[in-house]
Amino acid sequence: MPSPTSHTQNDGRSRLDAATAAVRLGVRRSLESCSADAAVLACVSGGADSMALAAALAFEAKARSIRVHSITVDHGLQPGSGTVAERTAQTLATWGIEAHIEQVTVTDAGGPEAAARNARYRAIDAVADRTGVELVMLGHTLDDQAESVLLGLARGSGAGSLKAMAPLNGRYARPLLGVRRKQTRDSCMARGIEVWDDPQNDDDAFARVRARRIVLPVFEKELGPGIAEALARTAEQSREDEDAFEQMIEEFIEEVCEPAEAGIAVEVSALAHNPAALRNRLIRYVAQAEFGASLSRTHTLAIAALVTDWRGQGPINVPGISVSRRGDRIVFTAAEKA
Ligand SMILES: Nc1ncnc2c1ncn2[C@@H]1O[C@H](COP(=O)(O)OP(=O)(O)OP(=O)(O)O)[C@@H](O)[C@H]1O
Repeated sequence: MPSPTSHTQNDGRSRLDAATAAVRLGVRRSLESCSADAAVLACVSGGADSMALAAALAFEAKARSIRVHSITVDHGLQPGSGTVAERTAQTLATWGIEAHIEQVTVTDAGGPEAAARNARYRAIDAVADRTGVELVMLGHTLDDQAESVLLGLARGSGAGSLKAMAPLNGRYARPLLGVRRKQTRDSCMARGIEVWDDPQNDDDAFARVRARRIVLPVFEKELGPGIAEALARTAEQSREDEDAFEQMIEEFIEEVCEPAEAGIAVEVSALAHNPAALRNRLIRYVAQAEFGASLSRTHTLAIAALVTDWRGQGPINVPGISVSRRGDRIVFTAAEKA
């Protein structure tokens, strides 16, 4: 972690390095939505991305009288994690940040990565509530975004997953989505900020690490430079498209859905007269919103066929839901428990 002088924040007199300027610009834009005298929470693991974020935030917040809190979550999964959290918090405190350390117990099912993430976000939400912050800032970079798009493509789960991470989602902000990971590291180097390198970031057991370390460099080599930026642009465009679809569906759903016995009914004609992109999203929306079910493409298409390829077929049973055609309605009901 930094020596006492290593974290010196730029005082406007020395020349600002380009990487720090890029990080600060991202943070400054993010703060534009904040009211005067707001409080903001930075999520800081101690890695280069979130340390660069926190340093920039501490600097930018001063000019706006914004109070800065930080949270460092100690998952207790690696030896020495408590020391890393302590040292991170100490550094942040020297920048005028009110640093919080939260210890969590990772017990959830669903894979160790997801379990740690769930525990982390619960702790972050609790501190955000307690401190009454307007924004919660995360240090995801353009490279994280590019990897998310690549993994979304590989999963084949459609445009909905290509939109990847939102720059702003409720109170969660990601000011560094336009900043390269190399820039956060360069910024820390230039300012003498010591960072913690999470060994998991180099562990090829994780698909994301393989995407970063193996797949993207091959793309760059074989297809030319600028792949990460191109993938991040894909996320931006997909997000625009998805936002438009979401708005259409919200307007449309009111008109074409009505409560049915133990479920919900959708007009066949409404589904039939719309393009597949909207029809399939409507079907997925009803399943998700009404029954909490996440439909696969195969299941979505089987339900759509009740409209597009009607041959008198029986109910389509997908996990948690039974869907059948009844006259001019498609009726979704909760599946009977075995
Ligand atoms: N233990 C933690 N405590 C607080 N915030 C965290 C923690 N781990 C991750 N975050 C937040 O989530 C963001 C994304 O985390 P992730 O582990 O995907 O990226 P990373 O490349 O390791 O980030 P960093 O370089 O900041 O560690 C981080 O930049 C940080 O804002």
